[in-house]
Amino acid sequence: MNLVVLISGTGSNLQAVIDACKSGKIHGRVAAVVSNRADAYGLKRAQAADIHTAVISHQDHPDRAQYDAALIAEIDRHQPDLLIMAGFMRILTPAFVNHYAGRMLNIHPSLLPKYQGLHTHQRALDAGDSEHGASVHFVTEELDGGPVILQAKVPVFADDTVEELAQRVHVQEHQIYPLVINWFCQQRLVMKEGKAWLDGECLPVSGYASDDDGVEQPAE
Ligand SMILES: Nc1nc2c(c(=O)[nH]1)N[C@@H](CN(C=O)c1ccc(C(=O)N[C@@H](CCC(=O)O)C(=O)O)cc1)CN2
Ligand SMILES: NCC(=O)N[C@@H]1O[C@H](COP(=O)([O-])[O-])[C@@H](O)[C@H]1O
Repeated sequence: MNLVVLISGTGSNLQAVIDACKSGKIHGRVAAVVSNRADAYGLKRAQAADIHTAVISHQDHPDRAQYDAALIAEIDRHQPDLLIMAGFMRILTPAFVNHYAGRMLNIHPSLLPKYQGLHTHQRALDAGDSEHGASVHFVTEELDGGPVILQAKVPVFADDTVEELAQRVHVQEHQIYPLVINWFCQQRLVMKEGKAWLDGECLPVSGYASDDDGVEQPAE
């Protein structure tokens, strides 16, 4: 399967996907990496892996609909079977989301539906939460409101900084995202009637993990 990955920054989740494709954990190939920011370090990660990169800058297309049309034109050059958002920091229009309906994933740094939007780690710390985590979901028009597929949980410690909590969440993200992407590549995962389904079972699977154990996974 052809994967196209959208990024805006560091690209550690992109690297996890690249590595998983190389090791065979994902039965797919990253056909292209597209960023809205030319300074995204993830572009260097893609280039190091000989993967096509492109920058579609939102500064060149201030109108959101025109931006999304330019993004679609670039993405569709690579005939994606699955569009993967990995730290892509732009809200997408309904036209864009509908164009890729059912074949577009996002990883979000919270236990959705808690903390949709931005600054999730700070919000969890400010709230005094004892747990936090990450969610992989299908993308819909509703911001971070699409059907959740898999979540991973991490503990929050009283003296945590945002950076320490973010790093703990990253470790889990790098496990669950390749797993979910491969479910899609194996044609085990679909979005139907606004819900996520794995092997014919309605999701989410409450796959929880902490620092000292792996992500609980449904039987293969
Ligand atoms: N229609 C949808 N678009 C996007 C979704 C989605 O579920 N539906 N997920 C987000 C990813 N995301 C959180 O996971 C997210 C990204 C960006 C923003 C945001 O407020 N962006 C601002 C710009 C912020 C910046 O440039 O730093 C904006 O677009 O005006 C919120 C949540 C991706 N898109
Ligand atoms: N709202 C979207 C969002 O905040 N996504 C988050 O951005 C980070 C990207 O890191 P990476 O560039 O190292 O993969 C990840 O933690 C991802 O969950």
